[in-house]
Amino acid sequence: MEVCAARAPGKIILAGEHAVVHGSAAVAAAIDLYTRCSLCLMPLADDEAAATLELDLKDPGLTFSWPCGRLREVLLTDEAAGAREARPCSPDRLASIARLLEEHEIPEAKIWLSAGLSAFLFLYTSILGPGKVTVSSDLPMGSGLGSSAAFCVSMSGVLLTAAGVVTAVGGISGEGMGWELVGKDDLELVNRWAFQGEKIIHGKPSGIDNAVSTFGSMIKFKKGELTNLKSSNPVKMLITDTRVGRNTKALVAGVSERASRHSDAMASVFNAVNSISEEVSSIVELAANDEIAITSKEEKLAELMEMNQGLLQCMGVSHSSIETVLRTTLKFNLVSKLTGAGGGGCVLTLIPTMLSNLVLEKVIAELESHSFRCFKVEVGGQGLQVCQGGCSYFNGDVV
Ligand SMILES: Nc1ncnc2c1ncn2[C@@H]1O[C@H](COP(=O)(O)OP(=O)(O)OP(=O)(O)O)[C@@H](O)[C@H]1O
Ligand SMILES: C[C@@](O)(CCO)CC(=O)[O-]
Ligand SMILES: [Mg+2]
Repeated sequence: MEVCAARAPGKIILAGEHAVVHGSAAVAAAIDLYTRCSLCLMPLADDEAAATLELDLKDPGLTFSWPCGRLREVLLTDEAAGAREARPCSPDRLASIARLLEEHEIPEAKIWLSAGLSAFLFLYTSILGPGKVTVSSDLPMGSGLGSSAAFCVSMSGVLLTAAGVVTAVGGISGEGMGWELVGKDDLELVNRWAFQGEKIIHGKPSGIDNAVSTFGSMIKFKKGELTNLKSSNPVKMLITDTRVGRNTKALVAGVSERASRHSDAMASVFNAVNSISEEVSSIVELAANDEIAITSKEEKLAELMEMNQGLLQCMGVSHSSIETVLRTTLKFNLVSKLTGAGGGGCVLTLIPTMLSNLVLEKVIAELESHSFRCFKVEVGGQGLQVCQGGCSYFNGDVV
């Protein structure tokens, strides 16, 4: 039984969500909350009919199992060869996957999982044979922190590593957990597969979430082109999860419908967001060496975040819970904006370097008194990492 694992980070979007789907620039960064996938390959049984594909989802606490014979009947065509090239999921294949999922009784309260399960079945049967995958995540699902992208990136990463298509290139200094980085060409391939998975979950993704989860760091993203942003001063953000569930696919579709109803007005909105993202990316890269320069950089960022939030309201993706976070943080002179698709989910608050820990704790306490959940995150870290065979941290389960 062979074991390998992969982990991929979630993300924040500093500027440009939704508009990026319509061609504007956006700025995003990886955060140190991860989704981890581990894989055990089943030895090829004499009785092939007994082989199964298993999926153990730790966070919703559900396990799924499919007999490989049934999968082969419905899905495993000769498409199963050739993991070196990412292919889209054809409408016929998607319909077959939907029929397979109907055979499972997914609890009504967890029906939102079916998008992730469809992406899993597509990626798995396109890349590998019988096995068991275990998934666990630090990321709240469906809240704007790119849980769907981290799921698709870590899943594609572990499957391609197990298939021998992707190889690790060396450890990460300072982390003794067995996680290794992946070379640029391999990351490109993982990113292309993960994008196909995101298309199943999101409908019309721009590709920014899977790109930042795969490559990490802080990036500017426009029309599929990615630019790495080098920042000498770390940007500090507080994330507040309003715990209001929403679905990225529906929100993206809603913005597109508004854009077709009011094409001129929305083109101006997307254009304004593009300018904001361009300005945010140049401010992030400005070297600030003293207190005055850092403060002025943070003030500019805060103003741009405020402007971006106003435009997201124009797009119709804010929510009363988001407005509560904005009002609460404003009492402490802090600026916030929604991050990801909005409609609930998570809100970003810029934490100025000079803000005392005491005040920050007060802000968090007030936000949590509304039943929101806060995360203090490191911004701009590594993207996909893998662990090939005999990972030291692996103990029958992903930790
Ligand atoms: N750990 C996971 N296990 C299973 N499915 C997952 C997991 N993480 C994400 N998903 C799938 O992704 C869906 C959430 O994706 P969605 O794009 O709506 O939200 P998000 O990615 O968290 O936010 P955003 O796209 O705004 O950043 C879930 O409903 C589920 O189908
Ligand atoms: C809302 C959106 O812009 C970001 C979701 O994190 C969708 C996308 O870019 O795919
Ligand atoms: Mg998503």
